[in-house]
Amino acid sequence: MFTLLRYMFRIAPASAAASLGLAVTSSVVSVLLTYLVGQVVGAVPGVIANEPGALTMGAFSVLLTALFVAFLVESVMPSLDQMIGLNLDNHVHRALAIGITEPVLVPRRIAHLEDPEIKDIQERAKGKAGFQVGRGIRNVRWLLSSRLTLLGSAALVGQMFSWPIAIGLVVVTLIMEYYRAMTCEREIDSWWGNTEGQRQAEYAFNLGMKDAPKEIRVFGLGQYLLDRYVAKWTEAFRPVWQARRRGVVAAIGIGVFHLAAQAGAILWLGRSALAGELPLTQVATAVPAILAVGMSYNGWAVMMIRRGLSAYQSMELLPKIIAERYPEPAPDARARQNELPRKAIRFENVSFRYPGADHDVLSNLDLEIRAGEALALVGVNGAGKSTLVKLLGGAYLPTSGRITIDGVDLATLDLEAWQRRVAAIVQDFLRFPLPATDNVVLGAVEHAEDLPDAFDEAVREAGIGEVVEALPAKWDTILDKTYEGGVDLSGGEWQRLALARALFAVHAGASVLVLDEPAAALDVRAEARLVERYLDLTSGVTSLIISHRFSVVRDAHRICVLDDGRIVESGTHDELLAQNGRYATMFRLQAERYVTGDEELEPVDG
Ligand SMILES: Nc1ncnc2c1ncn2[C@@H]1O[C@H](COP(=O)(O)OP(=O)(O)OP(=O)(O)O)[C@@H](O)[C@H]1O
Repeated sequence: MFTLLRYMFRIAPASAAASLGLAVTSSVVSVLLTYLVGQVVGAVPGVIANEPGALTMGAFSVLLTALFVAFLVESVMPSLDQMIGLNLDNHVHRALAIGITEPVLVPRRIAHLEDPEIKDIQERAKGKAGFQVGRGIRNVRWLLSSRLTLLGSAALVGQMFSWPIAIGLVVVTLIMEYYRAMTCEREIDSWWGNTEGQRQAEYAFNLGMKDAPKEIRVFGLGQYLLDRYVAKWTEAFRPVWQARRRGVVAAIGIGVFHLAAQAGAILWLGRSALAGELPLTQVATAVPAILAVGMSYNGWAVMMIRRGLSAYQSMELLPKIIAERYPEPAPDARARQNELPRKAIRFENVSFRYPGADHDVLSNLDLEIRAGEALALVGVNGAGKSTLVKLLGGAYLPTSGRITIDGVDLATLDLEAWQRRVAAIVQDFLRFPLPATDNVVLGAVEHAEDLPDAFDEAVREAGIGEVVEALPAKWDTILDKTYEGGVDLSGGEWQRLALARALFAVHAGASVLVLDEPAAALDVRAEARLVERYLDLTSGVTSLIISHRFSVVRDAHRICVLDDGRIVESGTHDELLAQNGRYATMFRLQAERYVTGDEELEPVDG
């Protein structure tokens, strides 16, 4: 409770203080009500009989009024609680969204995103099925209020009747709450043990609902996914439900024990009263006080707090484990990054193996990309071309060797600043469900408003202007059909928009342009246009283009062939054809498929 309370004060001090104040007030009022009921009942016979020493009618009226006011205050408590609770919920919602996503988004590298344990911790931090931080927090004020009412009411029992019985009742209640927390612990263990299953269930759900609606229908996978979702979900939650069932049985047992303790206390009180050992006022105060002690048992809140705490602990762990496993070296302050690269980007003896993989994708690779050069990279599927791009963008650190930018190790650069220097179309480029304009300006979001010329230039170069101008709301059209007035684009149109985004980034100051399969979805005309303009587009920047289409790469200043984890050939198109090595073989193989009838291939020397 105190851990979550501290968190509440950190994220929303005013709401937390109000919530705390309300919890204290409500328990004080509740204890006061019990006390006043006892005083009123105890005073009635004396007032009626007008006994000497008894309360006067006036004093009795004051007592009654106080009881009435306390009752009124207690009645407005739930509404106040709701108001403060809603306000607190808003803060909590916001803080949790940040707490769960920021640690994952902030690192400039991405290896942590593929770490199953980190995925699990994030999933637990998000919480579901009652294991959320927010639900725990909502119960903090109720548990706090119950605890204070318990202590206050027990003090009344002690004062009016018997301290040993009061202490006994408190101990029984606390033992019961402790036991409830223990049964909850088993649930949490089962919940944690099955996080991966829950993720798999979620994956099936997302696939069916949003990620792949077309393929799901074409392959008739709807029912399969639904069954899989239900099966995975049930499998993941079965142990939790079992633990929960055991918890409920235990709760019933505990309830009976608790009731017996209270009944015993009341019987004892009755016996003392009948024996004339206790005056009426004390009996009339102690009976509701004993009942209030009983009602202060709040096993539910204990359980929800314990569950919420488990999610909170995961949230706290998330940034720590990411920082511990994937440390980001402190940047080298000497590097003047806004000018890089002025000389060259160099891969020096670079090897790379994906975390958890059993073989190197790149091994002892050496490659120099001179500043201002348009370099092309070719190689078969799985050769490691995109991996090389990821290393260049700093998404992963090389397993060994180093990448230098003008001689400075990339690992020591301010990665955020370096990544701003790099503009890219990656193979799985993003399709933002946002207006068309945003899909371009997000290439350099800090210049979204202030570079209209760069925007026009990028749009013109990417050849996407006409397409967007024909949309219902032109550049304001949302590119997602699930929004009102939204539309979808074709694969090639999306690709041209992604090219415009990368070019906008270049015009906004990026100096390295990476085009990973920029023509994969383009039609013949659009591809020809790209090829024609390729050297223009890349003039003034250092560029790396990857494509399986040789027409796209042949004009590059230099072409490198990646095979077996290293660069095996390097030269211009003509030089490589003359070498008659891998490049020439691949080129001829592709060219042959386009030659018809009596057309001849260019002769290749050697
Ligand atoms: N995130 C990853 N984790 C583990 N292995 C990966 C990951 N991404 C790629 N690989 C593996 O690395 C190898 C190289 O992949 P990469 O995507 O770099 O190849 P590529 O040359 O770009 O291929 P393609 O021409 O098909 O795009 C492949 O064997 C692939 O299975």
